[in-house]
Amino acid sequence: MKSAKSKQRLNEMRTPARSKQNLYTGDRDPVHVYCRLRPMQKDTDIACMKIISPTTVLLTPPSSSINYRNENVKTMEYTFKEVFPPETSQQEVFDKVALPIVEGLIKGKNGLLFTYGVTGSGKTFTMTGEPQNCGILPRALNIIFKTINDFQAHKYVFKPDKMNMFDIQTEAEAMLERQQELHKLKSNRKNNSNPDLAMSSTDITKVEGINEDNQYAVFVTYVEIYNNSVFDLLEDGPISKNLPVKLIREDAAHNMYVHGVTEIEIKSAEEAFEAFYLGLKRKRMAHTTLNAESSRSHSVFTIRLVQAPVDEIGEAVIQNKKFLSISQLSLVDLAGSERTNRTKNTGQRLREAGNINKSLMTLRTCLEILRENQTGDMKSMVPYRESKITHLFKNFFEGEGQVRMIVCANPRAEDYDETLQVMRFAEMASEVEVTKPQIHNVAASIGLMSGRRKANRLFTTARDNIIRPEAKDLELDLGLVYSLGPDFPSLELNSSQASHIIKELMAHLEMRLSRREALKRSKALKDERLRSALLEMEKDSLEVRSENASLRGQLAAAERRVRALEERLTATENASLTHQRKLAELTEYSSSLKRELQEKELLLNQNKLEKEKQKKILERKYNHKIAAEHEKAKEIHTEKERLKNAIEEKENRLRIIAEALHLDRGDNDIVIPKSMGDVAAQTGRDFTPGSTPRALPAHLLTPFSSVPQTRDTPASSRRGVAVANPRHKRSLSADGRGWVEHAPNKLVPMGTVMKPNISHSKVVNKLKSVKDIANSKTSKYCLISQEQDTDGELETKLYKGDIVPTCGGGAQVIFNDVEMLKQFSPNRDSQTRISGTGTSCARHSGKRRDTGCSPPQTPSNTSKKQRVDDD
Ligand SMILES: Nc1ncnc2c1ncn2[C@@H]1O[C@H](COP(=O)(O)OP(=O)(O)OP(=O)(O)O)[C@@H](O)[C@H]1O
Repeated sequence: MKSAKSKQRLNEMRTPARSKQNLYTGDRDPVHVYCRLRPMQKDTDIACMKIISPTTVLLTPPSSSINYRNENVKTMEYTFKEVFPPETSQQEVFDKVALPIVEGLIKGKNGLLFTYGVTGSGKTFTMTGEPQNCGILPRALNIIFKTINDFQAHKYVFKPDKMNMFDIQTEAEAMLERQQELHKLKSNRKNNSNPDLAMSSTDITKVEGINEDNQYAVFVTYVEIYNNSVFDLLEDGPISKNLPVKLIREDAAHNMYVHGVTEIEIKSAEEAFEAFYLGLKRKRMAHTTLNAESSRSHSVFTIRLVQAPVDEIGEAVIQNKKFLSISQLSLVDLAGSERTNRTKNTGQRLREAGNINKSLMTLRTCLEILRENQTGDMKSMVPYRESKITHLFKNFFEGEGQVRMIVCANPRAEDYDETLQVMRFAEMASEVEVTKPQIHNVAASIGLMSGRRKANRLFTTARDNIIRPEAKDLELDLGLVYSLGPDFPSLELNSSQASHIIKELMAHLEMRLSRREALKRSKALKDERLRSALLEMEKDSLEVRSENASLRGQLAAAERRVRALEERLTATENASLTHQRKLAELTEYSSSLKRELQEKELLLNQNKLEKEKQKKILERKYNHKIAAEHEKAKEIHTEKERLKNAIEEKENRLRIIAEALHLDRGDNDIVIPKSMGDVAAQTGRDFTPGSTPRALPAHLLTPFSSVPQTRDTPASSRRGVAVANPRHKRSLSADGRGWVEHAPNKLVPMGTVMKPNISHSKVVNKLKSVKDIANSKTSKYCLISQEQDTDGELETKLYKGDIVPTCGGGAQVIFNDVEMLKQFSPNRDSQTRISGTGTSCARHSGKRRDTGCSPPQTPSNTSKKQRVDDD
């Protein structure tokens, strides 16, 4: 209901402005509204505002504006308390607008100052300013501390009671808290100040009229109102997505306040800047966390000045809460007012804009109703509670206080529509009245004389001077006792002694007169001396004061330097920490790489050792084999020699027999064979030395030997060559145990001695799993393959190698020998044709290459075996 009513109010044309001449009653003050124009950003920008007098601006609608098209609004004049042109300095704005409310604050009056305007119109610039060109807030803090500096209470004498009031502590209690804080600070020191905003102390003036018989303390709070929720910007602790929302409550005196807000006691302008920058930092961090924009929130920086009278001797604050005076100055930087359809906001931004406009509208509605209530007889309820900002400042409008508003405006034509709304609001606000704050002199009401503190200070100084050792040499003038003499004689006149008494009285009076004169002279002299002493003291005091001021300046500069150095130190420490972290990471990375390298080197060395071991084993093996081969060759040679001798002997015998036969028959045509080979060839029989030549069984004949032969051909004279005589076994292809004989294809039976011959082997056709070769029983591997050579002959190859287990649980085979078995058709080549069947054997191994024949070898030389060992 209320919001509908508010909207209706806004849509209505505003109520006619009252005549300002007889508007304000004596106990009320209007809201002072100032207008500040910011400079144009670009030279090409067109202005829609013009200052026509120090208090009036002229607003001309540009043809592009909505108001121009829709309402046909004409050029309008708007009047303010004062209009500040773009070139106005920050100091000027402060002096005119803020200084009076700062003075009011020091005298115990509440003040509210807010900046209002379109986004980018200079609200923050006016309120906070920039480094080296600070705005109202830093200037106000500087001037407050400059003024109260000599009259500040010790820290923690005044203590917030969390219910918007303050407790008073004794000096001893306050000192205890200070010591505890000092202890805490030492271990947890933070620095949030921005020295750029600190002004030179010589630029700051004091506020006149401070009550010197009071002690003062300054407390600040900094809150932000975002999306109609209040957040504490000075709260300790980390920033998270769920920032605690603060509630607005009413205290015992019906003042509104933010419940549970962090209120910091500040002792200098620098400390106040630190608090302010801490708040700004948190605000920025919170906005980053919440993905919000800083200009979309209202920020409220509140300075509360607590003052209480000192006791009759001017020494300490009177311990009575009733005598406390609390004044408050709230500096509010409102969020920028804007129309959502111009900014094309969506989502969160639209919600923010909605909330901003709602709170600004509520402010406007409240002021309108307030104005109507103040003029008319009807009293409507003011909807302060509809927005946090109006709820918080309800007391300013309902209670006492000074309210100032600076309307910031960007004169460019593009902002016309929004600026028009701002101007209307400002004009309406300036017609609202606020009750003037009253100042109560508490001390006077309880009968305390003014100047107590000064007197106490003088007394303390004098006392200190007397106590000082130098005071021993001071000449104290104890001269005349300031008395006019003894008491009067008895004035009782009786007849007998009347004349005597009168005489005595006269003498007494004369004595008193002369004494009076002497005293007068002495007093005049002393007055003179005192005056000159006072003059001297004044001179000394002036010198001391100027020296003190220059020392203070030096101290402030030194403090600033220390702070800047501390900041640099913190930055350097942070950088060093980052570098240390990076170094640690790199060291760790490097050591992990080294570890990896060492592991690989170890593995490599192991492999190398393993290989060398294998190599040595193989070398030993081959050396043995070679030695055996040599031995065999020697044996063969001896056997050959023996056979040769035997043949020769037999030939001789045969020749003798032949000769004998020839002699017996007289046959001259008989041919005597030259050798036993020829004899064998003629008889077609095979024989072994020392044995009678005999025919091979039919199953041992090769396909070649089964070629039909006739007795007419020389070949036919042989009755098939015994190519696979079990007695003519070739040497083993391999011996020893642990062989895996892998024949992937079914072997073609050769029917000759040239078939692969491996004893004690496990024959597999297919390697199904690694266990076939990687097990404790097998250590040698032989792959057998058969294929046709280019001449169509069958060729059998045996690839031999050692099985070496791998660390992964598998096995690898290192091939180190190849044996090739090959046989030739006896018909193919006359060179290679050797009675019946020709076979050959070749072996390639990884070590040596040597050529030679190896047994078995028949006397008829029916087979030929060739062994080739390769390196
Ligand atoms: N009077 C001025 N003189 C010089 N520069 C100004 C003045 N007013 C504003 N500016 C500049 O205009 C820019 C915008 O100003 P500012 O941030 O104060 O706007 P704002 O109204 O606070 O905006 P928002 O609502 O977005 O917070 C700033 O860079 C500021 O320096």
